[in-house]
Amino acid sequence: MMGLSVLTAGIAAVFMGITYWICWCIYALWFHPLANYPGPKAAAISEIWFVWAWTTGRYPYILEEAHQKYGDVIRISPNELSFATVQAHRDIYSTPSRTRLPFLKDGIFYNNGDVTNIFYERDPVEHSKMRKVLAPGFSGGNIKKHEGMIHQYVDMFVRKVTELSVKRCGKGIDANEAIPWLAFDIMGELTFGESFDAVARGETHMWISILNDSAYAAILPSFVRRAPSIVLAIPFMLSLSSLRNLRKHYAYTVDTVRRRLSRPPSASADRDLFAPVLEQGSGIGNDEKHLVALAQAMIIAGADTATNVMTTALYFLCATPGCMEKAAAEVRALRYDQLNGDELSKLKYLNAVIEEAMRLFPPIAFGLPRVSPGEMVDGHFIPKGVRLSVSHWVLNRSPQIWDRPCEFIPERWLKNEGSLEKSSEAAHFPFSSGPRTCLGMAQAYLEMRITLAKLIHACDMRVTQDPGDWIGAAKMHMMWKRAPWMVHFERRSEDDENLLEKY
Ligand code: HEM
Repeated sequence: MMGLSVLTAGIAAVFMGITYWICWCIYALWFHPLANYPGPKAAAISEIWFVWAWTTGRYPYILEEAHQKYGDVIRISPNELSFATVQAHRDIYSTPSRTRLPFLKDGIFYNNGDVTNIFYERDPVEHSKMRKVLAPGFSGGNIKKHEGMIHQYVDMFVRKVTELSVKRCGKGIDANEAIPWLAFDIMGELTFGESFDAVARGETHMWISILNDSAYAAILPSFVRRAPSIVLAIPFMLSLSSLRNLRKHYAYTVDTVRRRLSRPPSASADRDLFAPVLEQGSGIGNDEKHLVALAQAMIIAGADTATNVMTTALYFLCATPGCMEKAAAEVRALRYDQLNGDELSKLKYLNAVIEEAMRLFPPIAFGLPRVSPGEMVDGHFIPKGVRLSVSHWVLNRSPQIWDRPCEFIPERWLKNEGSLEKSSEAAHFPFSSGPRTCLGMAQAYLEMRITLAKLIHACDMRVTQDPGDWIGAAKMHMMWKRAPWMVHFERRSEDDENLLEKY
């Protein structure tokens, strides 16, 4: 009797579950406020489509295909829209005005528990306090002070890659692996006041090699916040070694932050970004756990992004000899010791190459999610609480905005020289815009210009293995993971003296 009633209750529960699910699907597809927006049906009824797309590592490409199929405004989860227009970017991310409410960061994605920081903080007042504290570290004056350190690392890098290329007897070195040595060493100096010594050693530091795993693990809680039942799938999404790496990563960051805290303030005051936080940071979280989270986020935000742009730029320059010739002619018209921030900011072609690399392969290739306050976006009224975003990947590859969007054409950025693009640079937002615009933009440009210019000046580069469809094969789980790309860096003799002088 007892058994029968348990069975009946079970059947009733399953029946109710199925009924609920059917009712929900009917509501989501025909009566939900977003019901009229096109998109994959699976995305309209559950979060599974979105999570699936991310876990494949192909989210940018899948989203691009979905936009091609369904249009500029598509539904990518039951309560979420993706836009692919410049006006939508302006409407969502620009500074709010007296007549327009702000689109705040979304709490599903930007959520680090009780350890908030400038990246995660959603409250505009708290965020603004944090930004004020950090901003002096990114000021023009402070960036100038970092320039000498950047030159030291770049010179060391040029020496290292050319030496390693000789040792490898023309087989080349994996530029995908080498460029992060430089970017992470620089960000280590800026953030912790100490480098990872990856360039000096010519090998990837443990912290960098497990970063991809760590970043992927960090995104998983946001999937669970989307749909709590996804917690059941987490063991299949995350290997034990990834978990161990996450712990190792955290432990190393803690140790490094402790070393930084134990140093007297004057030792690194002009060099690292922690200095202002430690001096004035009370109220924005300058206890150890906040500093660890900030350091981790800052290094990833600063190093992984710049790595991507520099690697992409070099990849396309090597793949397009005509472009490499133009870049080399411009850079080599200066002496090696003239390749400083001020001079490089004036080099039109070099800067066009950087813009084009950021356009074609944006380091942050997913839409940064915001929540609608109940406002118009590109002519659509978006109800309060709807999540929405514009993906730079999709926007930058839109044929409605760019001529020949999938081709590397730095010339499109050269005004008065046959500019090719239809809608001008007003369509380009690599550093986002508005109140959450990148704080490290000037720092990033400085580092990217110096690195690219010095490499191009000092080396002839030769790709030693066919990289295949290098762009198409890249995977993104928060950060990009790309296939090896083997390059031989041949030192041009006239630069030897200048380079060696530095040491
Ligand atoms: C090519 C290089 C870079 C690109 C493309 C880039 C892009 C971005 C983007 C799109 C955002 C907005 C993120 C969001 O809304 O969630 C951002 C924020 C930020 N970036 Fe960068 N970034 C780069 C380099 C750097 C560097 C070198 C640093 C530090 C030295 C840095 C520090 C920051 C900070 C602190 C924020 C948070 C700003 C805020 O919310 O107020 N970035 N970056």
